[in-house]
Amino acid sequence: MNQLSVNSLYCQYDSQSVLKDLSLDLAENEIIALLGPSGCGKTTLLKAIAGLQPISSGEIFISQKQVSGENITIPSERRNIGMIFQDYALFPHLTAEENVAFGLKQGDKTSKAQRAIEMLTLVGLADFAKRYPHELSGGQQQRVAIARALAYQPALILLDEPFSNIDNQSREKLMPEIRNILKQQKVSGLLVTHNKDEAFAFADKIAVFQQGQLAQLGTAEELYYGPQSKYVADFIGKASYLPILKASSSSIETALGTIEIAAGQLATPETAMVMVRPEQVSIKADPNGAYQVQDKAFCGHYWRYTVQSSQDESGILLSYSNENIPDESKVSIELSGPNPAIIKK
Ligand SMILES: Nc1ncnc2c1ncn2[C@@H]1O[C@H](COP(=O)(O)OP(=O)(O)OP(=O)(O)O)[C@@H](O)[C@H]1O
Repeated sequence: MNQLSVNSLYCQYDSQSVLKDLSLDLAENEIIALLGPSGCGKTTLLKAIAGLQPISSGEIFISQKQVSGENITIPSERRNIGMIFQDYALFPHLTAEENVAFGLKQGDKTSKAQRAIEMLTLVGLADFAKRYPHELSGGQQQRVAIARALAYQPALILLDEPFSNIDNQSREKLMPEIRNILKQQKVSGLLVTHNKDEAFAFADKIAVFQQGQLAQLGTAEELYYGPQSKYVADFIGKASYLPILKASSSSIETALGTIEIAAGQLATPETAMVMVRPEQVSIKADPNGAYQVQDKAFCGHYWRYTVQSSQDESGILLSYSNENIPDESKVSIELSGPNPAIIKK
């Protein structure tokens, strides 16, 4: 069952279209990251779902109930959603416990306080209940915000760049913790981010945005090894591209040899090319090799190489290797790992 369905949504500011025919489903207990460059419409979608942004057309359903559509606009406070922002948005004059208890509608003062402590315990802050926001670190304030959002058992939690004000070290610890809490509480989540590492670590699936439209939706691995466009390939990681020299219904020829393809896969040399990730390109020092090391960098547990074909000036490939191969060495290349992706030019 879908916890959220967005159907053919359009949004605009003045006359500028920001979301165009956008559809997205979020299953129960699922976390999806909305990933894309600045200004592509991620926050606008989050606001439209929250009821904070008027829509031009389309429909939004939360827990199977229509909340936006033609002549339907359920107010934000009746959508049963929790929102987490990058600036925590806690009340500065209330303690952590009072912040969490603030939005609870049901129960007397004692039961609200009990619920607040229960939620603070869940996020590991029971001992900080009496502290004010300015007495907490950024990561702790964000945990309080999560406790507050979860306290009223929302159907869905919307997270707008919640980790961007938190230092790298704390973020790496906080992200899996918050993810585990959402999973444990069985709450679905939508995370807005422009950081692909955050999307990979936090979400079950990633929706890559391109100018108000969904370019591709899939798991991190699907998007990494099977992007459908150069835009998605480049946004998700480093890549090299090879022209298709010849194509048949079952294979294609590239400068690196023959690649088998599945029936029906787009593979015409005029409209498609092959994408490979650096770890799919294995290089080996070889005096008779057809490529030469052009540039290299030590990256800790591997070396990153740029190698160039001696026959074709545009034949440039990126490769990761554990071997330290001297500058300007000739190298031979082999493709390894998952089948390379065939994408539209
Ligand atoms: N209140 C507004 N009035 C007019 N235009 C707006 C308004 N809010 C956003 N926009 C425009 O809508 C587009 C999408 O903005 P949005 O905030 O949704 O992008 P985003 O992908 O979340 O970007 P970021 O990652 O920078 O937050 C941008 O071109 C932005 O300038």
